[in-house]
Amino acid sequence: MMHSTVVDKQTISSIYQPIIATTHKGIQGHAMLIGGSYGKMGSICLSSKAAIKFGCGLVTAFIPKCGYDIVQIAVPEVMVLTDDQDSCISKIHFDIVPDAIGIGPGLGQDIATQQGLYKFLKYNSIPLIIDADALNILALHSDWLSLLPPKTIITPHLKELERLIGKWNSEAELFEKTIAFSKKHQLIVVMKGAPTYIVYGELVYQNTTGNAALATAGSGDVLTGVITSLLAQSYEPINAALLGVYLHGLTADIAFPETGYQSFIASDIISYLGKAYLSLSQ
Ligand SMILES: NC(=O)C1=CN([C@@H]2O[C@H](COP(=O)(O)OP(=O)(O)OC[C@H]3O[C@@H](n4cnc5c(N)ncnc54)[C@H](O)[C@@H]3O)[C@@H](O)[C@H]2O)[C@@H](O)CC1
Ligand SMILES: Nc1ncnc2c1ncn2[C@@H]1O[C@H](COP(=O)(O)OP(=O)(O)O)[C@@H](O)[C@H]1O
Ligand SMILES: [Mg+2]
Repeated sequence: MMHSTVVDKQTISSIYQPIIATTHKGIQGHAMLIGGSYGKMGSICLSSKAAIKFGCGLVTAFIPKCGYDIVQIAVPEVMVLTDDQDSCISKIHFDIVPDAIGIGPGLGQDIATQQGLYKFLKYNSIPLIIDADALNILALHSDWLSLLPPKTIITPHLKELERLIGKWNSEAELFEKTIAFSKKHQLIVVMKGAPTYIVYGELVYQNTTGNAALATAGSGDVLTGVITSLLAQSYEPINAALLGVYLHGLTADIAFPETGYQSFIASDIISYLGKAYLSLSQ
């Protein structure tokens, strides 16, 4: 039987750092979200809105040109940089220095995007969260995993995880393979599901929040924004993953009496983030 540490309110209270009264946006952390493609700009709107709603001072979205108006109108608090290409990302170049980068939501897997991701990973040393199509691209080119900085956080759902580690025949084998993968590449693996587990080498944490209301498009995209925001706010990567997953799930638990399971959508996670934060001090 695999041993896991339960992540409950007590654990989270020891991780959570309240905001200091004299802070300002220049020291609250700058998160960058990279992703989006034609037809999937909603994902990056959700990620970047979640990042700003989760407390970092500045958020920049790096997207293909076709998403410029969409993101600027949907989330005016977020700054936007665009790729040279119109419908997908091809060259990830920027001259700002964010504190954390989340990459993958809605990114697509175009050949130009794959090449752009490779060049980005080769030169990047900023703390990273990798999700969705960026994970799918890494599954196609597993040798690129060596380019990830230690303690990079990856957030696969089980299908994405299978693409990375191969199939498993039992839950025990799933954890065995995920632990080995985490150790080999020095990654923090957020195994998204019901419940979500966070694996960091031999350490396995089991989240205790969340419910079936989260089984809705874009809820993982929001989680990427949440964890990127916490990483930009200087949380240790493992703490950013634990706190982010906990509060993300807690939104669905708090919302449940008002929304039920079916009418809860990814934007509601963002709407309830404030109540989730406040519940930590109650
Ligand atoms: N509004 C938007 O723009 C949205 C964009 N999205 C983007 O769309 C792209 C494709 O993502 P998808 O995740 O849909 O595609 P994937 O092909 O990666 O995953 C879908 C497959 O995985 C399976 N799956 C999902 N969760 C699972 C779980 N917990 N256990 C077992 N199997 C599971 C599904 O049954 C399906 O077969 C990503 O770039 C994503 O960020 C999605 O997040 C949806 C919303
Ligand atoms: N039945 C469920 N119970 C608890 N959490 C769930 C459930 N279904 C999905 N989730 C959570 O919702 C999120 C889904 O992420 P993901 O599949 O990447 O969505 P998307 O790609 O559409 O944004 C994960 O955080 C996952 O743990
Ligand atoms: Mg996803």
